[in-house]
Amino acid sequence: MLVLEDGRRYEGRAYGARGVTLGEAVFATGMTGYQETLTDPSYAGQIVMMTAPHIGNTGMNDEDMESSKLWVAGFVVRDPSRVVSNFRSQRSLDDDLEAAGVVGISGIDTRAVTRHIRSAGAMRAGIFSGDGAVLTHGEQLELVLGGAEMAGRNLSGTVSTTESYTLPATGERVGSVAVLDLGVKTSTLNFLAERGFDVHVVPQSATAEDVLALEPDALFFSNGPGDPGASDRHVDLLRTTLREGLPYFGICFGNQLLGRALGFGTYKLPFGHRGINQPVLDKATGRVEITAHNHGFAVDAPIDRVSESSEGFGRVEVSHYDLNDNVVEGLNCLDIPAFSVQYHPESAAGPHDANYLFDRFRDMVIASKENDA
Ligand SMILES: NC(=O)CC[C@H](N)C(=O)O
Repeated sequence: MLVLEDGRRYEGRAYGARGVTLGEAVFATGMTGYQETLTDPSYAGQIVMMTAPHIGNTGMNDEDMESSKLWVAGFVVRDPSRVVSNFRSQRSLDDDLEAAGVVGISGIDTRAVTRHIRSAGAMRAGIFSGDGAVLTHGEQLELVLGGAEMAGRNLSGTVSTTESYTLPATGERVGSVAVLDLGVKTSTLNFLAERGFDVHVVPQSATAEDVLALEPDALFFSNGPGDPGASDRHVDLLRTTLREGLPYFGICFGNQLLGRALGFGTYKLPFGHRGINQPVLDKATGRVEITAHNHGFAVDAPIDRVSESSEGFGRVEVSHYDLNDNVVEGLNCLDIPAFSVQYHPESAAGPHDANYLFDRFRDMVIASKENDA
């Protein structure tokens, strides 16, 4: 049984691990990329529902892992593929879900539930199978209502590395970047290394002193789960390094935290953006990019004019916004070397339209090193 906090219930078949799981029910519209979705740490605490009806067709493989494990709190699908067929496939999705202990449910009309969530908003939910299926309707709903709300939730500590590590540059060396791991994806680290950075990944518990002690040429904040409004410590860290003049690039959670560091607020979207076909306008070029998204929160900044940072970081403009709903999708500082995007240029899964942002980051770091010299 899939139970939503507003009391709606949908009966399906047990899928993956058996038991009870609770989380925020969200929908993802990508027709491909379920493996990248399941292994994206940003989905911690969320029950992900796929609108594409057939899931699991191409199995699972080691190369497409975006982290070392499956992070979703639960998985809702319509029709799991009974046959796995792909030359890269090593395991079936069903086996991986079970091995990872991810409780799922199949046989759900995920598009109908999505339409409900689209009008009623993302909400807490639970999946009940195995021992959970024998609970009464009232007991199930009580468990769902006892679950944590995503608003106000800090999950960085659950997903971050606890030890620092370094990945050497694989492209022509430009310098080094400190990456605050708030739930970073493997593709992002690979892109940074390819653009010529030695990548020092540090735990989310790192202080500004820890970061500066590495003497990096730049700082990067990754994507990650939870409410950016509940990450004051990371905002303070970023303000300190920005004041030191350290160049900055952030993706998704890293965009929200740059927004907060500059003095903007963040807010919860009604149902978020999750999928691989979101049209985003790059205001500087007038080009529309088709981009991968996974966010439930957004930065509250005006998209049509330059703002002044209330925290003393000078002028800042919204560089990108979503053409479906005008939500802020990128920030660009005009007086300090810092920018960020709300969407996913690492494009895993998703179109590669926005890969140029890693080049922009490399160019910004080169320019700021030349300025210092
Ligand atoms: N992918 C992300 O970094 C998500 C950021 C944040 N947790 C949100 O839902 O908006």
